[in-house]
Amino acid sequence: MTIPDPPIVDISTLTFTDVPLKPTAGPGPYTRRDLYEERQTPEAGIGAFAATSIPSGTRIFCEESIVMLPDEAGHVDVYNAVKSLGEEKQVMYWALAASTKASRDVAWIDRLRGGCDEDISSTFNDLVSSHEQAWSIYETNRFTCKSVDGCTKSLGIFPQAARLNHSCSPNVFHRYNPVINRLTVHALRDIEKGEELLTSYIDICHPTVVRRQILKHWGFRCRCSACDSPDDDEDFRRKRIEDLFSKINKREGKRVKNGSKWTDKEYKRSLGAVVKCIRLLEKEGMEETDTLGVMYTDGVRLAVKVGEEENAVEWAEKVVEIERKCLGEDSKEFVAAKELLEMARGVQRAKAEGS
Ligand SMILES: C[S@@+](CC[C@H](N)C(=O)[O-])C[C@H]1O[C@@H](n2cnc3c(N)ncnc32)[C@H](O)[C@@H]1O
Repeated sequence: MTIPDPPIVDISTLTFTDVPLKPTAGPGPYTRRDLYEERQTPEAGIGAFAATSIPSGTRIFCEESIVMLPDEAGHVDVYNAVKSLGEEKQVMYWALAASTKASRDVAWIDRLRGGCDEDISSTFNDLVSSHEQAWSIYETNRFTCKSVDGCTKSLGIFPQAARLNHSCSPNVFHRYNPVINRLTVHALRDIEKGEELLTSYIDICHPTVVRRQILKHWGFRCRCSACDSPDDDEDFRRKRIEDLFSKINKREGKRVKNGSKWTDKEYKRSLGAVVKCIRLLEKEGMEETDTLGVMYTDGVRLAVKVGEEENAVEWAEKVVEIERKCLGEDSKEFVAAKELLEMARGVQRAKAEGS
């Protein structure tokens, strides 16, 4: 299967309004097939490897889905969606890895039988096997896709991103960007030529034992540096990070729910937890939008409340850089980060003028 090389666009020069809001045909204008190649790994099937050195923040590729279904889609929906694809995309789909076990819920088989003509009985088992294969591929390779308002969740298959293997200390970050209707993959740090591009399939704040349990879905035991680290401190830090996330969210949830007015002391308590969490995340090299980005954002809001405008501006600048690095300037998160920075600068200006 040969896909013609698309024109290369320097994503860093794009502004929000340059970005096409509607999906375009073909592999998409931002796909950089020169940056990486797919090849067999010794133990993890096919993987993606840097074909050249890739600087941190580079958009390595972005792509449209070939299948996108609502969260609640079942075996029959998936099979029908695959069968309705053109031939080239069907070939791409059936070539993807299938690692998940057959589901215990078999009620769909009765529904399938009920919807079939009588004379299909001789080939019914084959039809069931094809549905199971389509489902296993879907379960192994699906990515979560949230709408712009975040309210609707779908699951999509993206054949290039589907070749990315997992690490709990990833060097790339993936996210579906609803503004451009594509999944984007960015370098989280400088990547050397020949390094495997590894993303995380799960929330990496969990401690090893929990990550292992969740990764069973994909049928492998992770051997990344975080999982195989002889350093117990690393696991302790991740557990602590998870606890701090939960503590900060609970406190904020309670404040919003009760509509309570917090005293300066209460804001400072939350800010203290945020600062601790930021330190741990940086120590762990966890610098994604969902980890460090979230904490710095919380930090900005709390710093403004307690009159630490200088910190607020400095942290908001970090949020802008994190969103640029992980998601790009065409993401709604980047736009929100710029607004956060404007807000923090505005508060700082107002204070300077008032004093
Ligand atoms: C989304 S696919 C990734 C691409 C896949 N290696 C392939 O050949 O197409 C997910 C599957 O890749 C394998 N895999 C991913 N990360 C792995 C890892 N760190 N170690 C071992 N196997 C891994 C598992 O079989 C998993 O179910």
